[in-house]
Amino acid sequence: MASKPLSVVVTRRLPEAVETRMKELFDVRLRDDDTPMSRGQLLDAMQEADVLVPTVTDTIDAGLIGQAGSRLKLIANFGAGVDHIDVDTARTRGILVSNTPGVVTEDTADMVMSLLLAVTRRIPEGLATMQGGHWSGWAPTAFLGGRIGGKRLGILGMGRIGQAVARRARAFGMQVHYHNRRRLRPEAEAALEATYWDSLDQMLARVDVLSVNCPHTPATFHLLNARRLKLMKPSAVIVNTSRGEVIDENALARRLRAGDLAGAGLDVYEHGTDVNPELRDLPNVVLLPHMGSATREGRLEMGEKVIINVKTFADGHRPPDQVVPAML
Ligand SMILES: NC(=O)C1=CN([C@@H]2O[C@H](COP(=O)(O)OP(=O)(O)OC[C@H]3O[C@@H](n4cnc5c(N)ncnc54)[C@H](O)[C@@H]3O)[C@@H](O)[C@H]2O)C=CC1
Ligand SMILES: O=C(O)C(=O)CO
Repeated sequence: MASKPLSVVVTRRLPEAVETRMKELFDVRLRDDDTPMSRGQLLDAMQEADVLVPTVTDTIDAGLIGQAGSRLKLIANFGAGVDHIDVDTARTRGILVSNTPGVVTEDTADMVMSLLLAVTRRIPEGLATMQGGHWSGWAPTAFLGGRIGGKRLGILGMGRIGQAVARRARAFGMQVHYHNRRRLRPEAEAALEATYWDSLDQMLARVDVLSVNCPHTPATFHLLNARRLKLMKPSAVIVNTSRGEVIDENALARRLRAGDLAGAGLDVYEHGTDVNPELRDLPNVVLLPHMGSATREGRLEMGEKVIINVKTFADGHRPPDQVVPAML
């Protein structure tokens, strides 16, 4: 006799092809509208489902996990970052957590380079000039930005995305420096022609551009605080596509406004959509609405990964992308 399909609740709309495949495989409840679930809706979902498929817009904290139904056995996140899920508490309740690493890597690294170029080459200012009909023609001293070739890029968090950024930066002629929880193996470091800094503080003082690519964890919250931001050169630029909480956003805004940093390209913010208004008004700051991994191809691959994680679990095995607290 065929076993009962798993009951799966998905918190946001996913690409149509992903939702269709989920309907074929699972007893799935999908959303009609595409707003984040309220806490009450999340709680209902966690009380009725075997598997929850949340995204970064759902905060699955200890309080919610503590009230989850005994059926809930897997939180299969649609996304790589899991800082919105209390993985430790889930583990103590016997609930597995999985994510979608790897398929977001190249697209997010492309966005790092887009932000880096947008800030250093003043692309938004050029665009605004053209869109406003203000262009009066080429001039030798107009729209001068900074050359990135030959400059030092510091990568904070040399994991999948950090290494993909390093490969791109080498192709642009940048010198790659990095700080990571663990040093890369010598072969990997040599292949990327990357210089390791055990001391984040020392690396910060030397780089021209910093790309933030570590996850948000208790250890990385405000890793870039006011003290560390002060170590950076006034000519330096920061690009953040990881999570806003890694940078003290108010301290960053203060330094940018004072001209103590040359610019910033941000895809993520400390308080979600509640972006520090000062950042919006600065001409040397490029802000994007968390779109680092937003490609049609990537979203389909993220959906495939979620399906593989849930299906593998349904077949009685551990999901291939299981996240355990020791990884964080
Ligand atoms: N903007 C966007 O759309 C996207 C953002 N992300 C964010 O990017 C983050 C990184 O993703 P991946 O590269 O796939 O993760 P990963 O796990 O492959 O790499 C993270 C790296 O950071 C290092 N790290 C962790 N804690 C550290 C610390 N305290 N100090 C220094 N290094 C530390 C790890 O050792 C690892 O090498 C995700 O956690 C997520 O928050 C991911 C995908 C898309
Ligand atoms: O995967 C993630 O962590 C994101 O931020 C969105 O792709």
